[in-house]
Amino acid sequence: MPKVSPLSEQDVQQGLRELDGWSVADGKLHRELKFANFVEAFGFMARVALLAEKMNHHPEWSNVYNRVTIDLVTHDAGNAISQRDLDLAKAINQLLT
Ligand SMILES: C[C@H](O)[C@H](O)[C@H]1CNC2=NC(N)=NC(=O)C2=N1
Repeated sequence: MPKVSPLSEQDVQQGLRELDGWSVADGKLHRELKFANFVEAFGFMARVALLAEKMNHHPEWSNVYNRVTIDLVTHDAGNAISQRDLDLAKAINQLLT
C-alpha cells in the first residue's frame, strides 16, 4: 500500500494549469531550466535542496553546465505524482520569481 495517495490524471492536469514551465513526462512532473552560467544553476540547486529538505520531498534532477532538469514523483505513492510534487513544483517556481 502506498503511504501517499497518487493524484488522478484530472487533478494533475488541473495542477499543471497553475504551474508555469512544468509538464508531465514519463509520468513525472518535469521542468527544464537554463541559467546564465554554472554558478547561477548550481546556486538555484542549492536553494532547491534546502527547500526539498524542509519539505521532506526530494527531486530527481540533473545539471549540465547552465542547465537543470527536474523530475518530481512520489516514491511513497508508488512512483506516481502526488500533491507533494505539485507543492514542491510550486515552491520551486516561487524561488524563480
Ligand atoms: C522517510 C521520508 O519521509 C520519505 O522517504 C520521503 C523523503 N523524500 C521523498 N521524496 C520523494 N520524491 N518521494 C518520496 O516518496 C519521498 N519520501
